[in-house]
Amino acid sequence: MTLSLDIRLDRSGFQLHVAHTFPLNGITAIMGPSGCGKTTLLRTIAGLEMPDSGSIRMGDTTWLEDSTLRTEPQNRRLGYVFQETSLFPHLSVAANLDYARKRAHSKNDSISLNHVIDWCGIAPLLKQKPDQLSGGQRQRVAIARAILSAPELLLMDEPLASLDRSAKRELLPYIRTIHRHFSIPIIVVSHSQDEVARLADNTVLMDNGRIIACGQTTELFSQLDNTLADEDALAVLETTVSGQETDYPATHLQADGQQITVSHLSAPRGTITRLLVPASEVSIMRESVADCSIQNRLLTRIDGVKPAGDGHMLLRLPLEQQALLALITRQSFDRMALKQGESVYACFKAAGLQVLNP
Ligand SMILES: Nc1ncnc2c1ncn2[C@@H]1O[C@H](COP(=O)(O)OP(=O)(O)OP(=O)(O)O)[C@@H](O)[C@H]1O
Repeated sequence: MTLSLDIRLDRSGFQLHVAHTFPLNGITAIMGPSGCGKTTLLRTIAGLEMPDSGSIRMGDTTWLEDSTLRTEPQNRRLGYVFQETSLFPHLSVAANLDYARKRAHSKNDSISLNHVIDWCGIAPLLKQKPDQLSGGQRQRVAIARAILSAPELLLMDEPLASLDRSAKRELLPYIRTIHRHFSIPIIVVSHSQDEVARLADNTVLMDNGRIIACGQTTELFSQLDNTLADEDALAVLETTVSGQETDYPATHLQADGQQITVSHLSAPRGTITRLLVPASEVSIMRESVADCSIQNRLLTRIDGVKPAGDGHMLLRLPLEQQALLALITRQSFDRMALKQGESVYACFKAAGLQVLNP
């Protein structure tokens, strides 16, 4: 299934011009700076904004064809989760969920009321009204409600933006696993690099009303020719748990045939997990020095170099399929006389990594 758009929308001072096919498998993130048009694009998909011209096709179904055809938002089989939840304030959580269930777009056997309530952990909240819930609880109810409407696609606009750090951490795994549990693809808008790195299978980068890059998140985050390649750059690696240290609380992961040691992760051998490696945590060595506290030393080569911010260089360091990034000072780069193409070791401490729980 794909969602194809070719739309133009003109407003005073802002034009949205997007021709793109979204692969509707897993989670696709739309990222970009404030005002670039992320929300407008999402609202256009939902039918809440009317483009001046263009077409939108969901699989074989046409939702929009210039001025000749327009499917109303309620007939687009979409679920929507906003930054601030739009739960009915006068209804209890149970009644909010019931409302969505009765208006479900289709029958989906994996979506039963009790399963969704259990999975979202909201059973103790059913009698409460939305204003009696914390921000994180409200978003979990909003997600449950959106799932119960059995949409073909779930649209999320900054679903974590109004939450504090701990509520964000709590909600992220729910969003990440909706697709796996309920087979509902998601398009999520976010301006946070960290969130997108944790959530998205595919990422679309926007700027000034246009899509400027797109691809698999693991690939896009490790390229130097897009707007993510700056001082905050981070590599996203898909890894497999390959073993546990016997004497220490540490876990071994394999990435493209190389071993990475991380703090203990409670997951059996063979589990696939995502690892975030900030470029600022990665150092470069020519020789692998054994007598050193840095655990991870991966043999690689420099296949791209880009100045980043004030006095830094960003280096791309391929493994096999995937790549790391290293942010080092220009002074170090010059002192070591590093050259594109040369073999080096990428070194990083286990403590600087973020491993996503599978
Ligand atoms: N109702 C409106 N009328 C006119 N212009 C609008 C309206 N809503 C948004 N805009 C403009 O459209 C542009 C895109 O806004 P949009 O909210 O889609 O951006 P965004 O990327 O989602 O931004 P943010 O991350 O800050 O939410 C901006 O220049 C904004 O000022």
